[in-house]
Amino acid sequence: MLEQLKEEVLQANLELPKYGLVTFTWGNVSAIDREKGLVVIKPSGVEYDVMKAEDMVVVDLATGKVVEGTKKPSSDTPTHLELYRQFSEIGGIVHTHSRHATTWAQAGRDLPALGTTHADYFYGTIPCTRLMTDSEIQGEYELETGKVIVETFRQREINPKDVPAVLVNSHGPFAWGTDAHNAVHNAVVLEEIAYMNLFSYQLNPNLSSMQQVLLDKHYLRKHGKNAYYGQ
Ligand SMILES: O=C(CO)[C@@H](O)[C@H](O)COP(=O)(O)O
Repeated sequence: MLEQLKEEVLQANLELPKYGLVTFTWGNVSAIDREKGLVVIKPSGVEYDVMKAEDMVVVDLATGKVVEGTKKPSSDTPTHLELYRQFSEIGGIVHTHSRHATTWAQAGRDLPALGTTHADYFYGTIPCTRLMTDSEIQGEYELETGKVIVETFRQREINPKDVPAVLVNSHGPFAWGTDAHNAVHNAVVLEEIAYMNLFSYQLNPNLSSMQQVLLDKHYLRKHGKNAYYGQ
């Protein structure tokens, strides 16, 4: 079942070490078949260099139960599932501890749009969530992590289609996209932006966000309804 999607998810997971987004077995990528209501996700704790398509785990979107696979699904599976349930247009999700995006997440800082690299992929600030409460952490932590991400986008009226990433406070980045590969693409750009922003602020501590008209030009020419460039 879902053999092609398992292969896509495997290849997307293998892009994480390829692009330097993960150390050891950190990070995880998933994708969804919305018609079947099933999510394919990386197995927990498996080394990337021995990972195979048949290791991928198939999970029911509604119940979270494993419907196929011999290995334990990623420990972050409940977070992925909550995002698929609430962000109905996303097809793939990636979580990493990529070092510069995680630096911003640990600092509890939003990642503002400072230049056109950002604007080509994210239509404005990439938000950092609030700190989770003790009860959220001690409860169903991974599910609550998904809920605090959704709460952040709903309260700040950010469209997850236009800003396909978030920094989870004290934890790290999640990114998403139309499919698993697109989600990893966005995660790579997020890490690049986080890296460059650190130095931009060092060179100019008083830096403010980029001009709105430049943000509009770069984002909308790729993603707007009259877009004439693709990703
Ligand atoms: O967020 C974390 C750890 O804080 C994850 O990135 C884990 O490191 C990956 O766990 P598995 O996907 O292998 O269960």
